[in-house]
Amino acid sequence: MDTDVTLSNRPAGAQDDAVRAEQPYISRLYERLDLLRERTAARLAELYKQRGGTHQAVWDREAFVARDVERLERLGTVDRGLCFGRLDFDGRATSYIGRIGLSDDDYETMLVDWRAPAAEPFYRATAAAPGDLVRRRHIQTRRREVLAVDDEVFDQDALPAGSAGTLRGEAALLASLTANRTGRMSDIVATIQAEQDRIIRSPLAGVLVVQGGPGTGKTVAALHRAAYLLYTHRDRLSEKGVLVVGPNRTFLHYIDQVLPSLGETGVVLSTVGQLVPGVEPTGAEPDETAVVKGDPRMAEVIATAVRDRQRVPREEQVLRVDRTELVLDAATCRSARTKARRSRRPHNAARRVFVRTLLDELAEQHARRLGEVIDEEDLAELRGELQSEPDVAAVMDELWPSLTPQQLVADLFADPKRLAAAARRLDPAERELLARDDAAWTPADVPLLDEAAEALGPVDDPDAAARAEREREEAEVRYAQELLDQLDLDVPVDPALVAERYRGSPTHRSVVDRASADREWSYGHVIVDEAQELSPMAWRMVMRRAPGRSMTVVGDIAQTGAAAGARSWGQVLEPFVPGRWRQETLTVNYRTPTEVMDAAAGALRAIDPDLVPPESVRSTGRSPAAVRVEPDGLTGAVVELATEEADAVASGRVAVIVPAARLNELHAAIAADVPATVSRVENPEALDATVTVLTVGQVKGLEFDSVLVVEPAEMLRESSHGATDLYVALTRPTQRLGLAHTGDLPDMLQGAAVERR
Ligand SMILES: Nc1ncnc2c1ncn2[C@@H]1O[C@H](COP(=O)(O)OP(=O)(O)OP(=O)(O)O)[C@@H](O)[C@H]1O
Repeated sequence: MDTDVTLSNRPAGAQDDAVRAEQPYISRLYERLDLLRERTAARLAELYKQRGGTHQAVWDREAFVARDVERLERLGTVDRGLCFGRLDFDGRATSYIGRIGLSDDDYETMLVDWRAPAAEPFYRATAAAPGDLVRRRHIQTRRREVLAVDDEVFDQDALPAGSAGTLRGEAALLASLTANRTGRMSDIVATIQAEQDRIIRSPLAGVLVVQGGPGTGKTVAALHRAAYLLYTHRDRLSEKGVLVVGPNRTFLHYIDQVLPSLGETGVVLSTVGQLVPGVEPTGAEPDETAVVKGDPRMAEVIATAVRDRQRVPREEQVLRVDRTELVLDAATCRSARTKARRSRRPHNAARRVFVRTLLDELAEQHARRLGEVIDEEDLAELRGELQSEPDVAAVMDELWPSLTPQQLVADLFADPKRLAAAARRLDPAERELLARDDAAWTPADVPLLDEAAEALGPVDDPDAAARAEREREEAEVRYAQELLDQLDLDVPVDPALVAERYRGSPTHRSVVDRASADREWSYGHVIVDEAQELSPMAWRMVMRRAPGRSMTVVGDIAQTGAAAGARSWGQVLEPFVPGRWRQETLTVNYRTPTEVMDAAAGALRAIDPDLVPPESVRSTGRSPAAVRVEPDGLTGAVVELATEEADAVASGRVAVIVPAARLNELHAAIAADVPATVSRVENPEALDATVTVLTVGQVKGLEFDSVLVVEPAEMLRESSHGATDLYVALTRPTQRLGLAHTGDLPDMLQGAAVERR
């Protein structure tokens, strides 16, 4: 593939003419955008001032407010690169392609949304199949000025005299690929490639797997797919929302600007560990424990643990009530339990059946003892009284306790007897790994808590409704305030007034707010990134969020780092959608230059000799550099190299990827010397720093201008999937790769880098 494509091969003068010729139209588009913003803001300010009216009038007004708020948000995010393309068709028709669609006051289209069917030729037309397209033009702008145009001509004869040229569409792509990284992923609307476009516009229904090597644009294509689906199926998806699941918070921070820059905000971004509201997994544990927790047998363990909490007493229970004694025998309890289980409700809801059955029995017994004949009304009253008797309440809690998921799982892992009873299919060594006292929840616990939440259902709590109402009101006030902050209206609007308007009209609380607070939310579409890392139990949890099974599953089996992760897509998906998933493969590496991919080839072969690396779209002419140092000089050398790299990338970003055991020491040393280094990569601001020190587990999905890999041999030894770790680390740079090592380089890296000193 070409390595040095110029902006165009048209003479400089002709290029300037073309740039000048485009400017007036681009300026008109921005004028139109400004006008629409002004009009929408003014209408919104007017709507905010209005109050009262019939119920219908209020409702209609709220709908207009919601529509205009959304419109204003969208118009506010599309300034950068508003228009990036132009299509000239046979017969002289021309369309401009941009981030959003714009029309003039006569409804004439001025700009076609990149997701509209009319924009497809911009991404799909080829020289072999141009349709009636004669020229595709990429337009590069900075702020509101046209910087360059880059043409592909499909039919020289059809163009007006003097405007022909054999131009290619790679200039804009290469300009974007070689630009310094900023720590945040950018959108690629202007340069989506044909194989990515196929994925982005693939139909909504069913499960689509996107397999591809490092840097093939899986993440970025999946995010553009979310924007495309929201645009094309807005009716269906705007109320249900789209969920994007990523590997960690830093990664989510890295990608969180992409959808807003495409004008889409109805998307929830979450890690697997954040999918159960109210649980913050801050603990860590050995790989072997995570593997057991992720094993599909754990579903049965949780189900059994729940059933084991529904007990029948061995002996008669004697309860003191009102100076009399009531008796519950085992047979009565057993039949109440059978009845409750047959209700097929979750544990906490079925508890009501169990309790009611036993209270009926106790109430009748009590009435008999008193020698009274009582009617149904008295019986109901008596049941209520009995329920609050301490002895009765205690026995109910003993036999069928109300349980939260946290209580169930904590009790299970804290008690070897409980665990042995529930986890018969695990062997003793596996059970031992699960034993836990008061440690914090780990990411692998979250799918277990979710499984438990499904089996238990919500706890019956008389205060819950009031609490939920209070929380809802508070959230609405917060939402209204945020909204006003974002809208930045010229006209002053009282936030309290807006808050009051929102109160009681839950339809206007954003889907993102409602969905992220609700464990049982059913999303219209779910995207799972770095999907190879999910355990079978995590898949069960994610699948619950996508009951319609409309999903995009994105990943690379060769990069599986989690011990409980996937070995093949079939193994992952067949249990949920047997024979009903489709796969697309991406083959071109946009991130990593050829020289770096060559260096990573040995690591890929070590993972699996049959795996084929993606083809790099460019080369830099710069070989990776290795530096061998004495063991006691490693820290000093790493600091020196990190400083050099920070200078080399200027305003770009450097990653120093280190073995986990060296993270603290090396970070401290680099932080003392190189300003703006961040160690806790979990901290979302980590990527704002020039130099980031991280382990291979933290670097998944990210990219940097320059990457320094420290002690690769140690990385290999540190984990059972060391070759994969090394492959991931080596494939992060967009420009420069360096290695710092003390002993010999591992065999798989021999000859991969030029030894510097
Ligand atoms: N069509 C494109 N135009 C411009 N840049 C692109 C294009 N496709 C991919 N890129 C860029 O290539 C880089 C890699 O993309 P991305 O992170 O989506 O790859 P990936 O396949 O998810 O990689 P990995 O598996 O290593 O995480 C990003 O900087 C992305 O913006």
